[in-house]
Amino acid sequence: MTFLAIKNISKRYGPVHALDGIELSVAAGSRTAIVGPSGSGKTTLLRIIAGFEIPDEGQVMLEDQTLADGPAIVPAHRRGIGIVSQDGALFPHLSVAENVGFGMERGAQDRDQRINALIDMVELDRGMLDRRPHQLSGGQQQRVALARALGRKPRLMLLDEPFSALDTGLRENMRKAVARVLQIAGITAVLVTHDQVEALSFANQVAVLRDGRLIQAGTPQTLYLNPKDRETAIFLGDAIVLPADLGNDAVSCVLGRIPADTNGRQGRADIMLRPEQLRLSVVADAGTEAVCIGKVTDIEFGGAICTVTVVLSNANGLETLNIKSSGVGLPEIGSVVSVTVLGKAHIFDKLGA
Ligand SMILES: Nc1ncnc2c1ncn2[C@@H]1O[C@H](COP(=O)(O)OP(=O)(O)OP(=O)(O)O)[C@@H](O)[C@H]1O
Repeated sequence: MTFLAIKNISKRYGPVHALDGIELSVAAGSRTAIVGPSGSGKTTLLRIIAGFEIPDEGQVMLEDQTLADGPAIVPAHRRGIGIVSQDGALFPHLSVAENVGFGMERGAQDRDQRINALIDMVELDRGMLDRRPHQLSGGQQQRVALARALGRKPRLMLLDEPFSALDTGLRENMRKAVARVLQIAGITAVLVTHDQVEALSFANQVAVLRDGRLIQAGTPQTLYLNPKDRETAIFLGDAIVLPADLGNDAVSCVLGRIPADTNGRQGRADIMLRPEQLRLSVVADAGTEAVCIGKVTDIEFGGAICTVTVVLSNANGLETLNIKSSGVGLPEIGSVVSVTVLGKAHIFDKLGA
């Protein structure tokens, strides 16, 4: 069921078309991540949903309420929308308890109880309630910001790069914690992030913006394995893009014949494989019949995931492949390997330039 509907939203700043006819549906209780290159319009879209920015055209609907219809808008403070931003924006002169209770009725009998419940929910120690924000770590501050936003019982939570100031390990922890808290509270959320991995792991739906347009929206799996175009493929992760001939439920390319959903298409097109779809095995006899043989020219050791560079012997002008491999049993530089492909190739609509 659609909870938040963005309908044909456009916004210009002078000559800049920041958003151009954006259509997006967000299901109740779901988490949507908006990603895209810098300047693609992510923040503008989030600010229009929040009510901090006025669209030129289009509607924002939350449940059955129209929040914006072109320039006619419901003001931000009457939307029932919570926001957690990059810096948490806590009040520095207030304690953790006062920050979390901000916006709650002062004399409310259950105020302390509610503050405690929120602190527990975001897994902070109640011993921190009297501290000031500067006495907390970055991750703890973000938990307080989340608790404060939840305390207002928002209908929708907007997350504006809330994890970007945190270091990698903490960021992953916070991402999981926030997803869990939102799930438990049953709150629909929209996240803006620069981090593709974060978007793919946090959200049920990922929306890709480019130049103010919505390029594709779908589940993380759909976008990762079936991106609409080459730019989206590369934006969401490492990709191997190759020209191929389309056949019956398969494509033929420099890596041999690979299963693919051709859906009756014929001719040539670009295909995409993710590097983790390729498997290497060392070939004892270089004269072997294996379809795809190459030589290892470089190895970048990365622990659990290493990158092995293979130059193919049967390539027509191609092809250096960077293949992801586990750190266990890596081939040696100079060894001859065969390359096999797991799963299906994804076919793009057009042959690239
Ligand atoms: N207040 C403004 N005045 C003029 N131009 C603006 C304004 N806000 C945004 N823009 C322009 O609109 C476009 C979209 O900006 P926006 O901040 O939404 O992009 P973004 O995807 O969030 O970028 P980033 O990832 O760098 O934060 C950009 O070209 C930006 O320069």
